[in-house]
Amino acid sequence: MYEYLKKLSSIYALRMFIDKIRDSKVLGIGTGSTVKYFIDELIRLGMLKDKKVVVSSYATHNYLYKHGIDAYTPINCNYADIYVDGLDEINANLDIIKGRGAALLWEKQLAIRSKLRIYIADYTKVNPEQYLYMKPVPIEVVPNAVYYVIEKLTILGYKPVLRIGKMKDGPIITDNGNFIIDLVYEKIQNAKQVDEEIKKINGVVETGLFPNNLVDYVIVSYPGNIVKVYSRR
Ligand SMILES: O=C[C@H](O)[C@H](O)[C@H](O)COP(=O)(O)O
Repeated sequence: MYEYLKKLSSIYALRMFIDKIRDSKVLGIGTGSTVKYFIDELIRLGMLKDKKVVVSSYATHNYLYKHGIDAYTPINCNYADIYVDGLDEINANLDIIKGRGAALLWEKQLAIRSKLRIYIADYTKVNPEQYLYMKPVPIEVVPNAVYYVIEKLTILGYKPVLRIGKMKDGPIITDNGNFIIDLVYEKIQNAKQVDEEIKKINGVVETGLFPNNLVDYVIVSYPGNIVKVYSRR
């Protein structure tokens, strides 16, 4: 579904930033079905040669490995020139929710460590309101704190749901050996504040809230071959 739109925003982003991407020494690449089109195009154009590629998940590492590219992970990459990734929801304030694929921790590490952050999406991810409301917020939690964190989040007025594996019994396990709690809520008005509030709970490793200070450009595709670029710059 919407595959052509995912491809459209990916190819548009690559064309828009092609010089910067070509000149970059360290390129961060995210996770998910949208960014795969971006990777395919990079490979097709031979743009991953002579470049350090750092990935936000073992899923993307594996995808690149299958294409003969041995990527780095955040452990041996303290910064990136550019980071490109998909997203799950974006509001009018350019705050983002990520982490449907449970890759949010490395994704946020790469977003923090990158000089230029570019996100690609199709229009179904766009929320025109100032607040967030469409998608649950994934939260990575150390396993032995899971019920403590669930209790604390419930007291704060959220509805936390432990994410269960589909091809595995029990909770899903992240690339870091942790669990994911999906946070159901009514509205998030201030993404930065909520992110900070949740991270104060002992046992929480990271949240999938990417406040707009981690967002430079968002490339969104719409039906009819329309692409819109949103930016804080
Ligand atoms: O953990 C997963 C990531 O945050 C993805 O980048 C996000 O879920 C978007 O994925 P997709 O492009 O498959 O919708």
